[in-house]
Amino acid sequence: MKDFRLYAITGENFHPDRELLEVMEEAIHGGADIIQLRDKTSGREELLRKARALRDLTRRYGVTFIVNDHVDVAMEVDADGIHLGQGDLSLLEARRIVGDKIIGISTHALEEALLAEEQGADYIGVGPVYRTATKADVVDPVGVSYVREVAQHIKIPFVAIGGIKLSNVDEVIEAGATRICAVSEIVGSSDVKGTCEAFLSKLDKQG
Ligand SMILES: Cc1ncc(COP(=O)(O)OP(=O)(O)O)c(N)n1
Ligand SMILES: Cc1nc(C(=O)O)sc1CCOP(=O)(O)O
Ligand SMILES: [Mg+2]
Repeated sequence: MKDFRLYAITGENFHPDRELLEVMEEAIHGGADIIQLRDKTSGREELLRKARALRDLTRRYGVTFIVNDHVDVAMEVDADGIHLGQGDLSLLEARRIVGDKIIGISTHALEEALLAEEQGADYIGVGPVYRTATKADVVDPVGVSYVREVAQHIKIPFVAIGGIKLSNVDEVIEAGATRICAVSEIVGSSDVKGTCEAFLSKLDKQG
């Protein structure tokens, strides 16, 4: 897959007065180079509408587009890939459906990371590093120690996620993360572009 550094996930409840596309385009202008549609409430038609719109947007900018959970939606809009958690469709089943599209897998412990790598994941999510209110059913925070462990043992790309803010990202980078993912800190910001630029500048400094 094309490498990436700043992974922005949609979270429409964090910007009730702004349109999805406007916010995600601003994130792209700030340097987000991979966008994920994560929507836990819309029905299929609404999800497809958003996915098509984000596919058009990301294609215009040459940015990677991932759909969370819904393999069928990812296939229908020709997304670049799919993100799956430990309780979603298995990686091996998903691979049969998506072929060589990107598959990202959430991991919360080294055994999960090693298994995902062995089974052919293209990247893994590593978290939640800190407590987050964005995902209700998430496991307890794994801390930067898990980031450090993954940096030492895993060869495929990994992205740190979960409660990551401009105020705490330095220690995540110090632990070995070279790719950062955020929902609320990016899309809930009054300056989405500036927040993305600030994340990237911190990654640059320690890279
Ligand atoms: C990049 C990235 N990492 C982790 C997740 C979480 O996926 P999952 O565990 O399936 O939880 P939901 O997002 O589906 O609630 C993610 N979406 N993206
Ligand atoms: C969607 C998601 N997955 C996580 C995981 O650890 O797998 S943490 C998370 C929520 C991230 O949102 P925020 O940046 O607002 O904390
Ligand atoms: Mg999921």
